[in-house]
Amino acid sequence: MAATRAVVARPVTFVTGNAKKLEEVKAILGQSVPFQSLKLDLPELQGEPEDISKEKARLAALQVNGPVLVEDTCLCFNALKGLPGLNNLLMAYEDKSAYALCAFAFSLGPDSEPITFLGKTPGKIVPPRGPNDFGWDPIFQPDGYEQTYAEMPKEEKNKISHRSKALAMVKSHFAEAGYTFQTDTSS
Ligand SMILES: O=c1[nH]c(=O)c2ncn([C@@H]3O[C@H](COP(=O)(O)OP(=O)(O)OP(=O)(O)O)[C@@H](O)[C@H]3O)c2[nH]1
Ligand SMILES: [Mg+2]
Repeated sequence: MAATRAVVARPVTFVTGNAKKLEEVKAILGQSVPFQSLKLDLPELQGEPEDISKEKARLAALQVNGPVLVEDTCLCFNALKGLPGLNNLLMAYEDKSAYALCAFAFSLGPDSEPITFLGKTPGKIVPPRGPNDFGWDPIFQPDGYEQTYAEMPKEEKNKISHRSKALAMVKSHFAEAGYTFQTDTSS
């Protein structure tokens, strides 16, 4: 069956205040999902990453007045029942297992309900190893790897990360929906 092609007359805007995220999203999506980016610090409510990212998408869609993609990410500790946490707090627990969780939310515009895409990579919290240029990358060692996220070459992290898993679903969704986004806003 041929997919219905939805033509959306505005480009997608990835809204984030975090330059490192943007760098990874660009590297992972490549040309598969054309987008522009906007640096905005959106207010974040407390709650589950999925709900936080939905709310961020609503706020972003209102500001941009068009299709937006946002994400909310956390490092969640199993000893704290999935609570995102302070590493020092985890010192007191035997269980150092954790997972990196990424929730993307996509909204077609201010009148659309955002849809979410979750990616999760299990691992454990270790004493910091590797470059210190992105958040908690030095203390997160994914299961099945001897290196922390920070020690891995970028391409390796981008193959297995919470972010790449969520973005794989974003890509499939865009392919299935058959969106054709206008990329030229000059007209
Ligand atoms: O080591 C890391 N590896 C990652 O892959 C990663 N992704 C996010 N973070 C950090 O987690 C916190 C909450 O993130 P967050 O989703 O609220 O983002 P943010 O507030 O920085 O930007 P945004 O909300 O404007 O997009 C922030 O301190 C981010 O730096 C990461 N740290
Ligand atoms: Mg934030």
